Amino acid sequence: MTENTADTADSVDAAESIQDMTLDELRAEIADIDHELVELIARRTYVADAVAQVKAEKDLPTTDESQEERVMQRAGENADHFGVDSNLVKAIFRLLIEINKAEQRESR
Ligand SMILES: O=C(O)C(=O)C[C@]1(C(=O)O)C=C[C@@H](O)C=C1
Repeated sequence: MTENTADTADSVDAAESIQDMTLDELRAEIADIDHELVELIARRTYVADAVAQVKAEKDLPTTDESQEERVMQRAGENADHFGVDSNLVKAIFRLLIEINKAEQRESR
């Protein structure tokens, strides 16, 4: 069992294995995960707003390419660790960074 599968199984009701769930139950599980994902995106954006304020005070530019490279590198490593496609996960992180940059540009 990959770590990915193990983690997914851990997150559902411990008494019920994922293989025993109905289509509706599986979709409800996906809906819960989607809710958490959007909450995490909101949290990431909130923290990035604070980062933007610090950068503005220090007269630093909004974009920090070396930090973006570190974020992308970490995303790829985490994807490999959890057994998901690293290029697709990196594409998601590219979008997350773009959300922050758009937000940071607006607040300047
Ligand atoms: O770390 C920063 O300086 C941020 O503003 C956050 C962030 C990111 O979303 O990870 C966004 C824009 C920067 O170019 C680099 C990274």
